[in-house]
Amino acid sequence: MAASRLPFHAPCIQIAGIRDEQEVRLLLEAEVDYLGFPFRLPVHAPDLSEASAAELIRKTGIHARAVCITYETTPEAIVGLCHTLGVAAVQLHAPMPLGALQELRRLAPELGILHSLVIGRDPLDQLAQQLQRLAPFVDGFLTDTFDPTTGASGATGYIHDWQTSAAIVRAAPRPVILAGGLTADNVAAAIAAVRPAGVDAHTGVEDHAGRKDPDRVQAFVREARKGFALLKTQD
Ligand SMILES: O=C(O)c1ccccc1NCC(=O)[C@H](O)[C@H](O)COP(=O)(O)O
Repeated sequence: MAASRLPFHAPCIQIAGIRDEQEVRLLLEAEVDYLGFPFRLPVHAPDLSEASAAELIRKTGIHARAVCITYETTPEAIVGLCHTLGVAAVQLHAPMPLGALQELRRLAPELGILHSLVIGRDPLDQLAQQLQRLAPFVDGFLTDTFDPTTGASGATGYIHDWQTSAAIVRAAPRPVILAGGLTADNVAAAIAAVRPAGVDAHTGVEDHAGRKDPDRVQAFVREARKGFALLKTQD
């Protein structure tokens, strides 16, 4: 696997959709590696304001673990948003021209760049092409689920065809994080099936009110670590 500039280490666990300091503390205590802050998305409303997120990231000292999740596509807007928030990495969910990705790297060489690949919307051969085209400009990929009923391609709460993600992991010259409908109940099986560098969850670790649930978070981390440990014994 090619060396990655991303601050991510593998295996890693990311949890997205953080609302406040209580949730940050909970995730840090559970030893979650990366915390995702979604902003400027077409489908979902933000969980908190950009200013509040910036203050939260600063106050809790999580710069190196904080990831901005966004549909922004212009390099200047992405860099501005990431600098305002004080995150170490960005997770891009909208397609960008390669020139724009290159410009993003030039403007912010220290910023880790993850790019999502949407499973269930784009056919595998198209995903494979995307993977190879994007790889020189990004540090990693995240496979996520498309929900045709809402048009959402993130935070859907649905799993996708793990065989497709497994094929992407095998073909990818960069680390791949698996997302989409992961919970404590399925994450170990997902890791065994896909063999990703990391896993990501949002809705599967929340309660009915959309708050991070301590028991679900802890169980998710425990099961994910078990899944990764098992993979290691098979290497
Ligand atoms: O997290 C969001 O709100 C979000 C919204 C739109 C696009 C992507 C988004 N997040 C990306 C993630 O990394 C989520 O954690 C991922 O989609 C998994 O979500 P879930 O299926 O709810 O576990």
